[in-house]
Amino acid sequence: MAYIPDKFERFEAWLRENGAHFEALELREYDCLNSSNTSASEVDDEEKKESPLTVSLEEVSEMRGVHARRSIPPHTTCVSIPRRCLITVEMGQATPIGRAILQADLDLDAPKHIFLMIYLLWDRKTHGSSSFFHPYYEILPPTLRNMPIFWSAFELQELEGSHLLSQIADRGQAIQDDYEAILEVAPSLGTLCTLDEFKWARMCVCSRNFGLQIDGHRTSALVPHADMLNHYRPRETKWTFDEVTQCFTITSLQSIQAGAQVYDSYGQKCNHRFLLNYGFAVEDNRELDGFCPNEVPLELYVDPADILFQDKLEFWTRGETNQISGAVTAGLIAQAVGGSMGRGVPSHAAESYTSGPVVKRVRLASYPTTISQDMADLQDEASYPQFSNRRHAKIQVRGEKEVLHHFRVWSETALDMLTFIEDELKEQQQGNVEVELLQNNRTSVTTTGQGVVNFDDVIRDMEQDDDVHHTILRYCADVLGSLRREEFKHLRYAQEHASGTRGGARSSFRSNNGLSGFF
Ligand SMILES: C[S@@+](CC[C@H](N)C(=O)[O-])C[C@H]1O[C@@H](n2cnc3c(N)ncnc32)[C@H](O)[C@@H]1O
Repeated sequence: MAYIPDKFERFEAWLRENGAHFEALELREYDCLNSSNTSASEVDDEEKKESPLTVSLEEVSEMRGVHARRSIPPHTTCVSIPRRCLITVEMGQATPIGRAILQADLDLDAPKHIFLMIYLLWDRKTHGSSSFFHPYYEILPPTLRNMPIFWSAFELQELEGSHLLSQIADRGQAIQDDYEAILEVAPSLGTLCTLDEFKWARMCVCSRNFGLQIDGHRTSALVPHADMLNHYRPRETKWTFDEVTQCFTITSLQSIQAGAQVYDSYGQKCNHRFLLNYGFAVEDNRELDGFCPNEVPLELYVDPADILFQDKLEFWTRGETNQISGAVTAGLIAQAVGGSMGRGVPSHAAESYTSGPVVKRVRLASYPTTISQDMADLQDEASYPQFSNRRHAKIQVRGEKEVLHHFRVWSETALDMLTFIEDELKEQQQGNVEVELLQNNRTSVTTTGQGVVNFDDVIRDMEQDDDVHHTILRYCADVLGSLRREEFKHLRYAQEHASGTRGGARSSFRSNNGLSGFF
């Protein structure tokens, strides 16, 4: 166990003197200095000067956590922090700057966070070491160098191609806008903190505050000690503010072994939110049921010259959730991801999809590395050390590519099926096949021409193929299979009423354009 400096002993003593309980727990400091985030040679003098608080980057580990001193049974309250040790939004609102903000009714990016920040900055500056909260301020991470808004250009490079880069820039700008807006109505903010210190306070609050109900009123608070628990899912503890005892409590949901780290769940989130708000990305961000909450935004464009422009626009803008939306989404995504997955990703399908008349251009990231390169990089802990910014960036971009790959497989499967159905329909129109609709959604195909295979057989063959994603295959087969049946019904109806009613046969795919016309 690493040596725990005095400031932790002072912090714990202060909590105990004020009625807090956490006897079964101990704080630990992990051996991962900030220097592992950026090697000394990568930090130029300018950046050192700009460090939010003047602490040498090599001096401190900001990665601490909470461990069980002894085994903790389920349903044990292992942390109890009295109300007087909490910093709440209302305390920030009662400061001179807080009152000025309220009076001016400023429209701020993160209003609740701002009041917590204001209290922290104001109290620390005004009362210094005589502040009641001084022992707490002493243990707050001094630099927060893991937060992407503080990353060096070298570290940001690792995110090349990711949408997160613009979100990081937007976040930095939003904080600056808030700082300048408050300065206008409360110029004394300028004597409390610099913009960098304001940014530090914003990220400190953002990564440590709890949303609570106190006296029936929703608020946010900084809760000393409770904010030392790191994130892990599925959750092993739960927290609440107990109105009866007027204490913030953390309770175990299962037994926790002696020595084990005690975690809190920060929720089910996409890695970009973990990274932006907490400065880390989860290596395997997957729920117990296999669901992965990672997301990638896609920007889609429908060409106004497209013959189906109006239909498509309506489709995409009314948020339709009917059965085909998944398959159509997949088709568009196929075009979106085509050629955007980085070197080495097979792109055989991309060309034909992108050459279609519908979606001309999709603005998507272009990554400099492939997903397999990312995976190999993550094996190399010397270059990508645990808890380093470089590693977290790598985890983020690898996750984005996993999402894109998933949709690529989905869209390729859907488009393969659509092409097959379109060929089948053509053969039926030309009289080369006779498709009969049977019970249980099955079909019988009688061939008079050459080389026509039944859709059902194609699906069966694909099911045997280990390279096919089976959930995606089933989804596409069900959705497109039922559309195929509909299409054959309409075609048969049209053929039976060929004299005079031909033009009246409705086709859900607008067969003048072909099945894939929608794509
Ligand atoms: C509420 S604090 C937890 C205590 C913090 N480790 C400390 O030393 O002050 C949240 C911060 O802890 C770190 N953290 C929490 N969970 C983590 C995880 N699973 N992996 C990496 N860092 C984590 C991140 O820096 C995050 O912003």
